[in-house]
Amino acid sequence: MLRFLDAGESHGPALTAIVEGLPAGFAVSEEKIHEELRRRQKGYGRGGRMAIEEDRVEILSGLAKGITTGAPVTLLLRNRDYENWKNLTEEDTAVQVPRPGHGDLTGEFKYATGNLRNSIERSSARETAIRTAVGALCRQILEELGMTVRSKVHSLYGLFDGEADLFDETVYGKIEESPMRVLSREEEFKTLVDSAKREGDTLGGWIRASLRGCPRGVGSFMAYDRRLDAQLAFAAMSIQGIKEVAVGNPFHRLTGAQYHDGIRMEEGKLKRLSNHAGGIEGGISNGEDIELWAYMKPIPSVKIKLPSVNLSTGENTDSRYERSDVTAVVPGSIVLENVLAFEILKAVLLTFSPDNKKELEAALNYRNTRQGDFR
Ligand SMILES: Cc1cc2nc3c(=O)[nH]c(=O)nc-3n(C[C@H](O)[C@H](O)[C@H](O)COP(=O)(O)O)c2cc1C
Ligand SMILES: C=C(O[C@@H]1CC(C(=O)O)=C[C@@H](OP(=O)(O)O)[C@H]1O)C(=O)O
Repeated sequence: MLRFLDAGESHGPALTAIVEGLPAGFAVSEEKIHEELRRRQKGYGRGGRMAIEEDRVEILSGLAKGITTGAPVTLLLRNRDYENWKNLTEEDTAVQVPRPGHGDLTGEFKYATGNLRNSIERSSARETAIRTAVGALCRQILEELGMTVRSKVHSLYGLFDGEADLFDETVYGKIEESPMRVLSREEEFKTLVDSAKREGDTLGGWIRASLRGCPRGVGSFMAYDRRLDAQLAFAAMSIQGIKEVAVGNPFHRLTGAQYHDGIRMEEGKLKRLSNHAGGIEGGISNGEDIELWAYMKPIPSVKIKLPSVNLSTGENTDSRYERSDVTAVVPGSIVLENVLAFEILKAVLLTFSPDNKKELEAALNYRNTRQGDFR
């Protein structure tokens, strides 16, 4: 089974991951991982940290001349900001007043270290840098098999819901190359972020990710935990700040007769007439694009003072501000793409159990040519 474990603190020396269960025989490159890491660092509304970092990984194991061998792959991503933190004392960085909405207070309930900094270090979405690197590795394998992942920010602060799409060319590439219809609403996006920043406030929004080319029959209804939609929902919800997840469009107002995607045989091939199901029925992929939506809540570090408590004195006080993004929906969408890439590859490998590229290609060819077992 494809799996990984990652480690590392936000301001520690490095983030690391060990990815185990990749099939042998796939060419993967550090440069393609760097492309995803660069995309994740961009986006209007990012704070000061991204000006410090220039995320890059080193692959320390699992490849022979750039080809996977089936051995565990180790990724190392260094934090540049560590240089600014390594000589700080515990007093310099100590935090006693929790931010509502972040993991400060809940982490202290659980780990009781007496310093909220320890919660902050590991709950931070800095971790999404290494998760993106893991996904970017998987994404290269998916692309080799004809599967592509894309995403876009659909709305910010509840605006543009269901009516228009936002598109940041610097992040998503050229509009003509995008497989999805897009409208450039970049100016409105920037105006909203600027005004939130001026007010000392933050914003959330909806993100949409799509996977094209998923083979039919990935996932299963035979057991609840093998359902593909359930696995994708778990993965999306595990991203810091994601609070709602949907498969298929969450803004539907359709009846059953309008919603369910008609089935037709055309030139000997099964076709679907629409894709409201978002590519998954009965926990199994149906060959249509997989559509995953996720809502990211507003960033918890707001400059506007919120009610909080000084945990060392027990006194009611105002929340303290910590350097932060105003919104992270753009990087969040890149994280979602790469998290989706990992999760889909995991489900594909679980379905076909290949140990190498040839076995996987043969299984996919067989699955993609079947039109049901009736003919
Ligand atoms: C890419 C990305 C960047 C984020 N940047 C910040 C930030 O700068 N400041 C902050 O307070 N939260 C930020 N968050 C959100 C918090 O990490 C998240 O709200 C927090 O860990 C609590 O987890 P929860 O919201 O899932 O409950 C970011 C999330 C992502 C995905
Ligand atoms: C470091 C990243 O995001 C961070 C996520 C984050 C948080 O609290 O989640 C807080 C900020 O970190 P810092 O306190 O160092 O400014 C963000 O910059 C990143 O995306 O690489």
